[in-house]
Amino acid sequence: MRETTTKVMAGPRPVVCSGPSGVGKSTLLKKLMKEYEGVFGFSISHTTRKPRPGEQNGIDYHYVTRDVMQAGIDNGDFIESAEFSGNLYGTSKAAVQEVQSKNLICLLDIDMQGVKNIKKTDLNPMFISIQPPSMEILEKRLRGRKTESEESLQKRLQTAKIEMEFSKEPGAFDVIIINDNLDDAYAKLKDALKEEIDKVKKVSS
Ligand SMILES: Nc1ncnc2c1ncn2[C@@H]1O[C@H](COP(=O)(O)OP(=O)(O)OP(=O)(O)O)[C@@H](O)[C@H]1O
Ligand SMILES: Nc1nc2c(ncn2[C@@H]2O[C@H](COP(=O)(O)O)[C@@H](O)[C@H]2O)c(=O)[nH]1
Repeated sequence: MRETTTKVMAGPRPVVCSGPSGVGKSTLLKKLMKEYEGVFGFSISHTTRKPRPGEQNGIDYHYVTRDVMQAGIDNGDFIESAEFSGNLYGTSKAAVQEVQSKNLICLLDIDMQGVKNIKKTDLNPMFISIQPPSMEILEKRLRGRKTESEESLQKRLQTAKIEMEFSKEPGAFDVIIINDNLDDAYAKLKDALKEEIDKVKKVSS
């Protein structure tokens, strides 16, 4: 495998959002991008999982086959990649560079393995953990989303327990936000990012 260092571009500090599947990461990040158009840009990951109804190729993810994705990984095209619940996911160097070239704050929505691997790179993002109020509520949200088979749901809940343990490790995350009431969690997220948001707004005004 080729080395996976990224060319760091000068500009706003990227933000990594992680947390158990179903906790509400996409919901929060979509709100952020809607309110702050021209400030944030989403790093569009690659995945081998099939698109869900309503998801669009090149917007939610780049949907690829395992062969294509593995070839990209072997070629050193990815900053990080991970197997999650039976599928491959990964952040390409191009996805991050695409956002950074526009001087936007690059938002990454990645799992715990991605967090660990990004820490080994020179990307230097802020790490934010989004957490559920309880495992019962997490399960309710994941079931309510109606996107997972029972098998996938159980796998995701098992992984969630490991992710919650990891988040307790000292220094794993810079900020921890409990997503209980959505508006409160969103306000906390905005507060954590205020400094970076103000910097980008100042440059672009
Ligand atoms: N604070 C909240 N209260 C109630 N429901 C919520 C809250 N936040 C998100 N949800 C709902 O929970 C479900 C899961 O949210 P979402 O898809 O954003 O999770 P996710 O963390 O991005 O999951 P994944 O990692 O699997 O992509 C969605 O149906 C969403 O509408
Ligand atoms: N390590 C990475 N994890 C990623 C990436 N893109 C998404 N994810 C994580 O996968 C799970 C499942 O996502 P879903 O869309 O199938 O529900 C979730 O925890 C995401 O954060 C990535 O590029 N690298």
